[in-house]
Amino acid sequence: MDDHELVADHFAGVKVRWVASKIANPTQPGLYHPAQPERRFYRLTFHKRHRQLITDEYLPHVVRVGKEIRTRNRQRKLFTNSPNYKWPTYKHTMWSHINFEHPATFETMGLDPAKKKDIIDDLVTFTESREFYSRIGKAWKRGYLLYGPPGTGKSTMIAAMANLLNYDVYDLELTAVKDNTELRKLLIETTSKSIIVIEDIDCSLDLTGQRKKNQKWLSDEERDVAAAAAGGVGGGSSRVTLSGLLNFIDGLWSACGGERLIVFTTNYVEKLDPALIRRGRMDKHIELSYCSFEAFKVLARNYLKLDEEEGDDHPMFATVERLMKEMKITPADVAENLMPKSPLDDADTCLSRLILAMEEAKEAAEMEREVAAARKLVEEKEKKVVGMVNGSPENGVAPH
Ligand SMILES: Nc1ncnc2c1ncn2[C@@H]1O[C@H](COP(=O)(O)OP(=O)(O)OP(=O)(O)O)[C@@H](O)[C@H]1O
Repeated sequence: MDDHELVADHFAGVKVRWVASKIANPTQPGLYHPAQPERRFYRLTFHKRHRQLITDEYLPHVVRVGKEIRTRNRQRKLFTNSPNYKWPTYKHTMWSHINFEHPATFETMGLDPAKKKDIIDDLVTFTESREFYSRIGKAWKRGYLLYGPPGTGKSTMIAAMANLLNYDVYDLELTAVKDNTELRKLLIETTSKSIIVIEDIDCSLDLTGQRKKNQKWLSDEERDVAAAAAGGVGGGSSRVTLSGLLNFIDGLWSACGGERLIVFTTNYVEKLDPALIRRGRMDKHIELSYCSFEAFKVLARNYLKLDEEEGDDHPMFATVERLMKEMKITPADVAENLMPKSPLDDADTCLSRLILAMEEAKEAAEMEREVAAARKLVEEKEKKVVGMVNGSPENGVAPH
């Protein structure tokens, strides 16, 4: 608002007026007192019979809407923990950041519509559940495990989540974290309305399968000691342990307040220690898989200039649908083939390129299957020959 500008507003049938004003600071600047800025304020006028309504309802409404607008307009950030940072002084934080400007949204994601709706509903419900979490005595946080082959959209989904909720993203590189104390400090520095991401958790920490191997009888702490003694986790100099990470997921940040999501991604969900991903820690497990025909249609609408009618029924779509039933292709490969490679590439060119790529991939997969089958046959024959030499031709098992 400009100085002395008048803006009218209406609330519950009542008209109010806001005027922007300012008063100059009376203090004279001196040698030791630099000039103070003028004081700016807004004057609100309304009929006195509406005083109750204005103080009880209108002003809280203005504050709430103002906060919403500020959140909507704020520049969001992508934080990373640099592997080479120095121990923080009062000025430094453990995170470095850049502006977060990833354009991914759920609308542009190639995903089955029902799955998409389910994830959006879950996220929105979480953000609206402050009172619920406080009533049941749980920290206001939710864990998501995104798993699936490379190029199926795990990172893209994290960006879409951040854009949907207007959250900052903390990309936590666990292998760069020295030990559990440092992990704790890093996490305490994260702010509310943020997503803490640990990508490729199976590669970040050697947390995988420790239970299944020869340490089943050890407690979490004992296993941590063993892992640390073996040179730390993740193959680097990190001493972050499973129990350190579990402690953090379970309750450490309940002291911080505010809403936070934690997201793990992995290409190999079966390798993860079940303790790490059990419900309550990773509340929602989302599988991102190969491209379905429904997901392809979303990508086609994004990448190709199709008119309204063609959008759902281009003549080449039927071939793509048939091929999708016969072979697997990731959304990343679909996207790459649909991407125009020259200004002259139209929808037909891009779709033809995709179909050709799918046919070639299908042939290569068939060939691989045939080679594998032939190899198996040879191995079985060799086994039989060995068995015959050893005197047991039927099953190839050597006699005692
Ligand atoms: N479901 C999808 N919808 C839209 N685009 C997608 C999708 N999946 C992949 N892509 C495209 O493919 C590229 C790679 O995807 P992304 O990095 O999200 O995959 P990822 O599953 O995280 O892979 P990785 O496991 O290798 O990290 C993205 O830049 C995006 O353009």
